[in-house]
Amino acid sequence: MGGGGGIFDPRTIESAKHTIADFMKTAFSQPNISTTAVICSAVVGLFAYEQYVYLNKKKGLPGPQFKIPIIGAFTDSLYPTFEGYMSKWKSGELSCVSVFDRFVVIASTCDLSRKILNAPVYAEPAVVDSMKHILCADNWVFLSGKSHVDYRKGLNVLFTRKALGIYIPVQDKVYKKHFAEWLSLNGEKGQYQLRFRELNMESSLRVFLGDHMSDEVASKISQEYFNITAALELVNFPIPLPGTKVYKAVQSRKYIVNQFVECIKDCRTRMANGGETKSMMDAWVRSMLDTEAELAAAGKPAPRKFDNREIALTILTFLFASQDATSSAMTWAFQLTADHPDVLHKIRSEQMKLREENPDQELTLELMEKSVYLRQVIKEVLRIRPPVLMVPYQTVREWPITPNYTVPKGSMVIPTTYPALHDPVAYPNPDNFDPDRWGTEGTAEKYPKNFMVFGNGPHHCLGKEYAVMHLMATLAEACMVLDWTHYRTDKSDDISIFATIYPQDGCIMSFEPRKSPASIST
Ligand code: HEM
Repeated sequence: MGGGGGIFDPRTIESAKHTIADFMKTAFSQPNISTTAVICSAVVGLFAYEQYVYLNKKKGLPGPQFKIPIIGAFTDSLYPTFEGYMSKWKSGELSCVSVFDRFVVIASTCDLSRKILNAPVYAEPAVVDSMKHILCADNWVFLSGKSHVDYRKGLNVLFTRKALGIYIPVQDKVYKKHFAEWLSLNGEKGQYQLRFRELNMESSLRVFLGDHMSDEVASKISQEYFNITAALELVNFPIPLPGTKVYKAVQSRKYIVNQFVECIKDCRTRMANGGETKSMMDAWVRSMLDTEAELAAAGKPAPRKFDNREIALTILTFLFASQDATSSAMTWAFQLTADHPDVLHKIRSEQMKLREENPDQELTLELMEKSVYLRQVIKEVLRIRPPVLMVPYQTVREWPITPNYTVPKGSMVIPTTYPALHDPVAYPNPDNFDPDRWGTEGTAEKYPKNFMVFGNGPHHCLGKEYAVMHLMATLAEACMVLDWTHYRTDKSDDISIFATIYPQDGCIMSFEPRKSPASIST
């Protein structure tokens, strides 16, 4: 049936329209029709209607001509591949796909991606139902417009230069602990991707929450957090029924938030008693106490108070936003520096030179600020292997995004970072790892718009300075005490996707105490 009495061709809108018309005729104009015939016509009619809706939204965009009934490209989104993404980006500056009832438009150029990130009137970060279950619907991260801007302003105090200076000794302690663990393996080779993740998790927990939790709890949180990463897919089974990924993630979130609340209670007591500021949470509680005291002294009304659960949920969003991206970047940073010994040598030489007068110097923010070459290396790692490939937004109204295409209201619209970061105009030989393209000698700084690693616009990454400083500090400390070897396989350069991106072989490495000579000529 369909196509005006012909066979239904799901690739054309005309055929879909005729099939619907046929269905209406069959179902309503023949009084003695059998139940089976009605059911069959209804099913075909519904599929045809689904196609019609899809093709009507798709218009001329590149994308599948046929939407698999009901699920669309769900299986592709369950097992995404980097090659699949690449072919989508190459198919046009805008392309589309449909997953369940979500129509998705993907932008592949730098200009269109920036346009999406900077158009709060048309699009805001996409909130998939599973994220609301996991992070709680009342989480600040789901705010939009002015309330989002105001809330975010209040969090800036946690990422100031002064705050970063407080965090760095905490990080240093965690790095030393993990490096000692790696060395205890006596140079045995193995997959290090998960070890980098563990270092990251502990560093985040200690920076965010201080020493208020035991090592056992920190390690259990690290394990539980896997459930949250696993549920990060764009499309998930919407109801958190027992056994689903989202259900498991919600259980893990409950455990993590309860532990955070205990830490916050502890922190409040310590800060009220004049304790030293040693973590992000200390900095937050201290700034609230100071503001309260200032306003009281000025006879002004007390400021809005943040309760323990709210603070815990905010810290959870930091973990959520940072954990996978930073672990991905750290994995590539160790791999790429091992694969480019000349680069590692220059990093080490710079550190030796900066520490010339005090080789045993602890990490400080000032030291990181002077590590110009190391910063270039981290920028290049993030450029060549951007942890976040795509940032899902959704349209809040119809949006004529180009003269030829209008994105329907309620669609997911996804800016991409990878193509802009591999644009040969901004970054000649974009697949070459070349930290010298940055800095005064290179040309990459001339194209700041392309560097979309941390997004852009009102939702750009709140923790970007902290993230860069953390990645720099890890390498700075590592190169002073460790030598590392990467065992390349034919999968080392291939990308696998698990929320962010990783080498497909899990990054096989070994670590030994540093023997390499310390030259201070760069
Ligand atoms: C290499 C590491 C990181 C990368 C590549 C990264 C990347 C991103 C990207 C692409 C976005 C979306 C931006 C947009 O919509 O325009 C984002 C948002 C965000 N990031 Fe990061 N991020 C990293 C680390 C961190 C860290 C360490 C923190 C906190 C400690 C953090 C906190 C956030 C927050 C809170 C948001 C949401 C901001 C908002 O909605 O206003 N990120 N990040």
